[in-house]
Amino acid sequence: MPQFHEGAAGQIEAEQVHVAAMYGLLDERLADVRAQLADVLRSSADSAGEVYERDVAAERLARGLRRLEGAEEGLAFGRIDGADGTALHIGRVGLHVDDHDVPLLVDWRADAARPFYEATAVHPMGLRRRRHLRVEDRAVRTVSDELLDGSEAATDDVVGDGPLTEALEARRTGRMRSAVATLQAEQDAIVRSPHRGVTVVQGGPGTGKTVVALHRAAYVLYAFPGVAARGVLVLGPNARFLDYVSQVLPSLGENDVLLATCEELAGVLPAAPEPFDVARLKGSYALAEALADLVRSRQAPGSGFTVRVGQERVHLESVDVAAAREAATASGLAHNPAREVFKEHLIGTVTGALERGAVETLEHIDAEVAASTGMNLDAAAAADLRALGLDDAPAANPAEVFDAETVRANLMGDAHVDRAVESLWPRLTPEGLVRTLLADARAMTRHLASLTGDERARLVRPSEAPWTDADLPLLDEAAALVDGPPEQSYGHVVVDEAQELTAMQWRMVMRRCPARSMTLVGDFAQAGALTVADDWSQALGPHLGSRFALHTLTVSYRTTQEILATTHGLLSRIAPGQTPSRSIRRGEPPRRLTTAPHTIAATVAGELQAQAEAHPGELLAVICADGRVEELASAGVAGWARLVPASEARGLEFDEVLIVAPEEIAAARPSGERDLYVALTRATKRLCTIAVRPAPQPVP
Ligand SMILES: Nc1ncnc2c1ncn2[C@@H]1O[C@H](COP(=O)(O)OP(=O)(O)OP(=O)(O)O)[C@@H](O)[C@H]1O
Repeated sequence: MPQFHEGAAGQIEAEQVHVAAMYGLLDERLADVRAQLADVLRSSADSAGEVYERDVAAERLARGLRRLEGAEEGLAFGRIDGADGTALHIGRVGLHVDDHDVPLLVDWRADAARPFYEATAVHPMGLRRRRHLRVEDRAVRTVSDELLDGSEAATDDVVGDGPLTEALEARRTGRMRSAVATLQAEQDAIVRSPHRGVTVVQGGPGTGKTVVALHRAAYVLYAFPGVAARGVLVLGPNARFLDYVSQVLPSLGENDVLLATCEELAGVLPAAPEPFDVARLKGSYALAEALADLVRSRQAPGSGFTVRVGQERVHLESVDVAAAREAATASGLAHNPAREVFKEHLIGTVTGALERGAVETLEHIDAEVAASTGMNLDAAAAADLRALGLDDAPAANPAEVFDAETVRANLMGDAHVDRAVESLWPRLTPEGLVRTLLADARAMTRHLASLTGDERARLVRPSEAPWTDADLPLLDEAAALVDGPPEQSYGHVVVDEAQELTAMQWRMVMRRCPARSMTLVGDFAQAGALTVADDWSQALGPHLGSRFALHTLTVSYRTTQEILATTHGLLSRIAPGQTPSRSIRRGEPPRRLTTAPHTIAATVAGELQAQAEAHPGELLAVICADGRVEELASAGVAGWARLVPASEARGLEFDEVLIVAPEEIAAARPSGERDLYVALTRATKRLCTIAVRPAPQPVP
C-alpha cells in the first residue's frame, strides 16, 4: 500500500473535484446516447433500405453506449504534469467538454497519453510528474506520484509505493484485470507500435504477454479504424482461459472483440478429444497437402467424355477435358465453384462439336441431293426467294442457323450433362473429403506418402466415427479447398499461447486474416503436447517467411523470485537457450510435502484447509495430471480450490498453487516437463508441491 503522506488527503480531495466532473460528463454522454438510441429505435422505417439504415444507426449507438458503460469502473487512473505546468488526466475513454480545446480526460490510447507510459527519469518526455489515481465507486481512494525531472518532492506531491506493487500484491479473483494504469514501458512500446503487420511477443511465464496482447487489441481498435472496421478476433487455448481474460477488453471499453478458441472457428462441435499421438499427426502440414492432393485427384483425371444430347452422343477427347480442367484450376476458385467454370468450358466445347456436326450434316444433305437430282439446293432456295420478291435475302449459312447461345443455355440445365460433369468433377463436401482421406491406410499411401505405414494406420478413422478436436482443422482446410475461404475474416487477429498451435491450426488462423495484421504471444518453453515447432521461425515461416517483428519481455510480474528460482533447472532442460526472466516480486520459498498414494486426497484437503484459514479470501488452485482430476474432484477438492488439469493450466494465475504429484505431470505426456513448468509458474504468492511416495512393494 502507498505510504501515508500528509499531503495525500488534500490531493485526494483536489482530484475528487476533477473526477466528479468527469463522471458528470460521462453521465451526460450516457444519457445523450441512450436518448438517441431510443429515438432511433422508435423511428419508423418503411422501405427495406430505411430499416437497414435504422439498424446500422442503432448498432453504432449501442456500441458507443457499451463503450461508455464499460468505462465506469476506474474511469480515470492517471495524470501527467508537464514541466511547463500543464496537466492531463488519462482514463479509459476520452471526454471532451464541447468545443473546449483541453480534454477533461484523455483516452489512454491517444498519442497525448504516451508519456504517461513511456516517460522515465532518464527520458522524462517533458514531464515533471506522473500521478496514478485509484478510483473506486466514483471516489478517489489513493493518489501516488513519481517525480521524473529530478526535482524535490513538493507539498502537493504524494510519493510512496508504486501502484504497480499495489496491483501485483492484490488478491487474484479468477478473472484477469486490465493493467491499463500500470503498463510498463517495454510493454507499452509493443501495445502502441505503429507496425500493422505481424507482431510476435515472447517471454517467460508472467512477463505480461497476455496483458500486452489484450491491450494491443484495444489499441488497434482505437488507432487503426480501417482494421477495426473489419473486426478483431482474440484466440485463446481453451474456454477456461477465455473466461479468465474475458473482462479485460470490456473494462477497456471494447466489447466488440470476438474471443474464441481455434476449435470454435471451425463451426463444428467435436464429440471427443483425440489421443495426442494421432492429434500430432493430424496437426501436421502433410495433411493439408494430402487434402489438396485428394481434391486434385477428383478433378477430371485423364479420360475423355461422352454425353447424350437429345438423340445424339457427343464425345470429347481427353485433351478437351484437360483444357476445361486447366480453365477451372486457373480460375483460382475452390473446387465446387470451379466446377461451374469446368462445366461451362466443357459445354462450350460440346456446343462447338454440335455446331460442327450440324454444319456437316447440312452440307452432307446438300451434296447428296445434288448427286442424286443434280439440283443445287442453295441455288434453288435463292431462286425461290427471288420469285417471292426477296432477291436481296442472303443465302442461309448453316453455321448462322445454329443458335449456339440457346444450345449452351439448355446444356447448362441439362440433367444428362450434369451427370456426366459430376463423374468428372464431382461436387464435394468438406466432411466427405476428410472421411475419404482417412478411410483406409492403403488409400492414404497415395496422398500421404511422407508418413510411415504405421503413422498412416494410426490415422485411419471409421467413416461414421464422430469428429474429434483434431479433425476440426482438417474440416476447415477441406472447407477452404471445397467451398472457398471462410465467410468471416478479421482485420486483426490476436493469438495467445500461440506456441500451442499446430501447423493445421495456423492455416485456419491465416485464412481468417487475409491482411496478415496480427499480434501473436507465447513461450515455447511452455509448449504443450501437440507442438512440434521449436521457435517462431519454424511455426510461422511457412506462412509469413521472416515478415514478423519479434519482441521479448524480460520481467516477470507474476512469479516470485523464490518460485522462479526453483524452475531454473527445469527450464534449462526444456528450453536450453532461454534466459530466465527476472522477477520483481519477493515471497516465501515454495514448500514440499510428501504423501502416500492412499492419503493424497486427505493431504490435499488438509493443506487447502490450512491455507484457507491462514489466508482467507485468497484464490487457491490444485493442479494435477489430467488423469487424477476425477479422483480429486470426488474427494471434494473443488469446494476449496480451483481444480485444474495440467494440460489446461496455461495462461492462468492464482494466489496459491498446490501441485499434486509433480512427477506424474512430468510423465503424463511427451510435453510433461513443460506442463510441469507451466504448473509451477501459476502462483503469485505461494507454491506447494505434494510428491507421492511409491507404495511399499510387498516382500517376495
Ligand atoms: N504492467 C502491468 N501492470 C500490472 N500487472 C501486470 C502488468 N504486467 C503484467 N501484469 C500482471 O502479471 C501477471 C502475468 O501477466 P500475463 O498473464 O499477461 O503474463 P504472461 O506472460 O501471459 O504469462 P504466461 O506465459 O504464464 O501465460 C498478471 O496478473 C498481470 O495482470
